[in-house]
Amino acid sequence: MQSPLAPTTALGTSAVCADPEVPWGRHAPNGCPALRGLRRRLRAARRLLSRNDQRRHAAALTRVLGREPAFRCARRIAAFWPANGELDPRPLLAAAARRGTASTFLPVLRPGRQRRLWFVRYAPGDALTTNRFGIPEPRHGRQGRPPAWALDLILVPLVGFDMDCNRLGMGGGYYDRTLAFLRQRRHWLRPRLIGIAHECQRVTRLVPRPWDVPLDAVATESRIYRRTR
Ligand SMILES: Nc1nc2c(c(=O)[nH]1)N(C=O)[C@@H](CNc1ccc(C(=O)N[C@@H](CCC(=O)O)C(=O)O)cc1)CN2
Ligand SMILES: Nc1ncnc2c1ncn2[C@@H]1O[C@H](COP(=O)(O)OP(=O)(O)OP(=O)(O)O)[C@@H](O)[C@H]1O
Repeated sequence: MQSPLAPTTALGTSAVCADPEVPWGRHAPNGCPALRGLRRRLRAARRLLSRNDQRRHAAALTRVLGREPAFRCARRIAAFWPANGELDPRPLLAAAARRGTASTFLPVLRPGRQRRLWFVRYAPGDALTTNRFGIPEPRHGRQGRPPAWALDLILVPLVGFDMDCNRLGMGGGYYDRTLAFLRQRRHWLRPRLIGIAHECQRVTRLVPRPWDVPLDAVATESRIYRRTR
């Protein structure tokens, strides 16, 4: 029997982020109240961080991930425009752009109902428009839109994570659908997938669901968690 969240001992999580005991068997349907509640609490927790905390965390993330070979060697890096208290990866993107050897990309919702993403070229200062969730995204044409497999590194937004790098997202399935091709492969070198989150988004345990594409690592303001299995 699997449950999406193991019963919690609140190991290492702050009280505001502690996950609840969840009684389902197998994996949880997205609409289930406990999963909705967990997403709501984790989103509220990151929104409670002050501007100063946000700035400190973004600077710390830039230091933590900035020395990581997966970041330093990447030539095509996708990140995201932060929303709802997400940890801001833009200073990191700016550092990559300054390096002169990397091009940077942001996710854009593909038109239609398929709930997939494009990664569109974006350099600091480029024009943006707002998508249907109110998140800024680059204007796009056919150019500057490489397939996801041609990226070296994707910094993935998330709502919650655990020490094994399991990810709970916004519930749209956008990243899992876009990156589903990776599940056909046993090992892959690129794109590397690194989740980005504040420490307060860590929960004791998330049980992955069949469609989840595993992250290689999660980077926070204080450390990098690496997938070991
Ligand atoms: N900054 C950032 N950009 C991102 C993501 C993200 O998580 N963070 N995404 C990650 O996939 C994609 C957008 N996915 C999203 C999925 C659901 C909702 C959302 O607000 N859902 C509402 C329900 C509203 C509705 O369905 O119309 C909700 O949860 O209340 C937002 C973004 C692409 N861009
Ligand atoms: N590869 C896929 N093919 C078809 N449906 C999928 C695929 N991946 C995910 N889904 C569906 O998308 C829905 C949302 O998935 P999930 O809750 O894992 O999203 P999420 O990772 O939290 O969202 P996001 O990537 O938008 O942050 C689920 O109902 C799931 O069945």
